[in-house]
Amino acid sequence: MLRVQGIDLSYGTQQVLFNLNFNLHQGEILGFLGPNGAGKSSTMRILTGYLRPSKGEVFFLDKDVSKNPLFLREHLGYLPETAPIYPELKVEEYLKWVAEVKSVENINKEVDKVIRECGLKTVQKKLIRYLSKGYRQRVGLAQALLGDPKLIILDEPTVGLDPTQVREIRNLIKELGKEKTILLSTHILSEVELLCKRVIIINRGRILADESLEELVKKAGEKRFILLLSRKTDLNIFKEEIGDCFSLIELKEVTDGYKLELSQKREGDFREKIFAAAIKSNGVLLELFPKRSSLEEAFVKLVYSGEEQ
Ligand SMILES: Nc1ncnc2c1ncn2[C@@H]1O[C@H](COP(=O)(O)OP(=O)(O)OP(=O)(O)O)[C@@H](O)[C@H]1O
Repeated sequence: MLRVQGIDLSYGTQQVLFNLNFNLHQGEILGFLGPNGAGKSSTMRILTGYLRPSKGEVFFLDKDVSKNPLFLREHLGYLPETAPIYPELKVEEYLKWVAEVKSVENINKEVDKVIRECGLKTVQKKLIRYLSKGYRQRVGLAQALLGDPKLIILDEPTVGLDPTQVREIRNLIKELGKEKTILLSTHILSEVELLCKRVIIINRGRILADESLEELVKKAGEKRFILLLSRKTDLNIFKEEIGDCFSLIELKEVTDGYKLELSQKREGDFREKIFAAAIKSNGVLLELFPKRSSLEEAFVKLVYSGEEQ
């Protein structure tokens, strides 16, 4: 649906984006992640046609956006970090005004539809200034949805909301994702884990990773295991037996024995070593399972190793 090819961007003499290349496929929610100042908002401004890149092209449904800016805008719903919402208007009035600006046909019907989709029925006659932050964000989403856009770009949609509001907005995004293509920029890694199958990580204007969440976590995370050993285990012998393949990350005494977290030192499958070591140390291995490394670990690892170079 969206193809980004060789994008560079400079503000004056400072180059902030370097040769960005990625695709956004129809029907996916793509997570766009990066630390502060990485270049997320600048990229979004280019994708939404608010900024022109210094180099490179963006294609929307195979049409060059710089040559057909209106074509993209007709099919785009954009929720910027702070949505331009007018507090002195009532929700319904505001949405009707946006619909007019967007040249939406059948304004009343379309406004009713987004009010329903975004759960705004109970506040549609209220002045926006009296709405809670969560409801204002819903209004922001509703304006992005007007005109039935094919592509929705959301810039940090849950920032500053309380936990209940965050959950509501996430559920709404999840629902929208069943029909729409969504690019979701956020700092919140758990949000990406909940909503997205694919992730792009950007830092200092360069893409560090573009892959499925599963692949990213698998690649970046070292192999770790959690195990439970019976109380009679001689831990010194156990540590010595596994020492060439694993390092001990954590050891805790729990009610039914010892809980350990091990990190594997080199490639291979050494689980048998753990079983054998338990027997040699006069213990019983009660539990053994791999620890799934989280997106957070993958993110920190990628961004941090990038900083070192
Ligand atoms: N209008 C501007 N003029 C000059 N420099 C800018 C401008 N906007 C952004 N920058 C710089 O471009 C770089 C990328 O900023 P950008 O806002 O795109 O990052 P971001 O990933 O969205 O950050 P954040 O998560 O903090 O919003 C930063 O170094 C920033 O200082």
